[in-house]
Amino acid sequence: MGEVYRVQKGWRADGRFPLMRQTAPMRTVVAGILEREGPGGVRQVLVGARSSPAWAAGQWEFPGGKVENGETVEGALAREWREELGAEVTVGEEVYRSHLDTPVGAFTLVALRVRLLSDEPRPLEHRALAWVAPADLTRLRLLASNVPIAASLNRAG
Ligand SMILES: Nc1nc2c([nH]c(=O)n2[C@H]2C[C@H](O)[C@@H](COP(=O)(O)OP(=O)(O)OP(=O)(O)O)O2)c(=O)[nH]1
Repeated sequence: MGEVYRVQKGWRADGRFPLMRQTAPMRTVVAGILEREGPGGVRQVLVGARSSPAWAAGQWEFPGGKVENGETVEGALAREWREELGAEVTVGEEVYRSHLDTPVGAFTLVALRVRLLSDEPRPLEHRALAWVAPADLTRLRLLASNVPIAASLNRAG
């Protein structure tokens, strides 16, 4: 009977089950890392300044987005780069993975290298795009979740 009582204690007074969000399947956000040899042979990575939502607007990220139902991580990243940057990419190796808490729920954040197959990415949805040396990424106001990714890219240099 003790078991039943503990389960009942998990229910809120309004009858909604409070563990519902925690037991929902974890969704994934994919982020693309595109590097190039910039002017003077300097290694640079592409970052974008978000235009929305309000809490993230103006902060810099590695372009990507949420994996939709039935999509692979690679398929989702290629789709996001086509939609947001007008660019065709192939998706390469995973460089970083972590847990991500956002105002709209918990995600797994996965960063993968991408290689450009088309013309230069364009800011179709971002406020701006920038090519930045990994050592300079920390000067930007990065999304907090992207700070460790920037650090690992800097170490990889
Ligand atoms: N794209 C991207 N999102 C990131 C990164 N780091 C990070 O915390 N996020 C967060 C910001 C957002 O809360 C969430 C991604 O959402 P999003 O708005 O880019 O996804 P989406 O393009 O699929 O947009 P939507 O259809 O859901 O509106 O993950 C990152 O490097 N890239």
